[in-house]
Amino acid sequence: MIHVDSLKKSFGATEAVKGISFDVEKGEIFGLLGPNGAGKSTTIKILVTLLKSDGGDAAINHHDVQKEQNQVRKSVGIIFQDPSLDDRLTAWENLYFHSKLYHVPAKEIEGRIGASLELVGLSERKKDLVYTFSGGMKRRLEIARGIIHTPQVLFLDEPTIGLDPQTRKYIWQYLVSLRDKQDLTMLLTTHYMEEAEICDRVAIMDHGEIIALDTPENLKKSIQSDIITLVSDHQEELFELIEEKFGITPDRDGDFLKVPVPDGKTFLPHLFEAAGGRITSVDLKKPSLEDVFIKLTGRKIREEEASSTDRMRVSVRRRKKR
Ligand SMILES: Nc1ncnc2c1ncn2[C@@H]1O[C@H](COP(=O)(O)OP(=O)(O)OP(=O)(O)O)[C@@H](O)[C@H]1O
Repeated sequence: MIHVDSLKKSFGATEAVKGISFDVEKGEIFGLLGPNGAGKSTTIKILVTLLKSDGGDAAINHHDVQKEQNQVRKSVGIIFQDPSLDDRLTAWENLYFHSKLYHVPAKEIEGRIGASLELVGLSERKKDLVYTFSGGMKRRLEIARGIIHTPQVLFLDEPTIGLDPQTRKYIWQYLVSLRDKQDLTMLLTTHYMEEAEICDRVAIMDHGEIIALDTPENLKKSIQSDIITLVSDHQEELFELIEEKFGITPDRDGDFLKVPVPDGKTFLPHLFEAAGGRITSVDLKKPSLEDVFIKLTGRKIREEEASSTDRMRVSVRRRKKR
């Protein structure tokens, strides 16, 4: 449904997208994960025809994004990073207006509005003005609007940015059920790890490049390091034993010994056999996608920076609401 080949885009001297390539299958939820400025939004904007690329090819549902813009626009739904609803219209009116813009046949409009409001759990609020909605409800309405013209591919740029964790979870339930019920293909950008975990496949982007692309499971497996954290009253003895018997040098971290191993589950029985009596407590941590990013780039995805952007966006939303 999505084909991207050597796609490039620069803004002056800034190379925002440096020749990326990937394909997305029908019904797949595909994530672009990366820090601020990685080039995720620029990629989406090119794919939905809002920006022209400088080179490479891209097609949605076999339609070239540069040459067949109208076909592409009919095939896609977009949930933008920043809010784009009309606050002074009701939920129903927002959806009606969008249906008209997308030439939904008049006799189908009523039915489609009803079905999409039902899908995002907003049927009861259809007559309410949007400015009375919570942030999570607005996002759900944006999702309903994004699918009302029955697109085949839904693009979501940071779909849950600035929302609390509970609301993020609900939004995700709606999105996954949408995919299951309508076989929709979705491409989303995110810098939230747990959101990337829900995707079928994830492309990790950094400085305009895709530095890894696979299922979340395989990406985590690829770094080959579960972390076993041990507490012991005989820390030094245990340290030496692990070095000698297993050839692994644990990291000392205060009262803890951290032992990186390819597969914690198979390693632990051997460790207990060798040193059981000396271990007071044990914790096994699987690597996260953040660990994968750190391993590939030596940096964190910069959560701090991202969350300050979140706060800024939320305050802009609040100002717009007034
Ligand atoms: N219209 C523009 N003019 C100039 N530079 C731009 C423009 N849009 C994006 N850029 C630059 O291109 C780079 C990639 O930006 P982009 O918005 O695609 O990143 P992103 O990964 O989506 O980050 P975020 O999560 O913050 O939206 C950044 O360096 C950004 O400053």
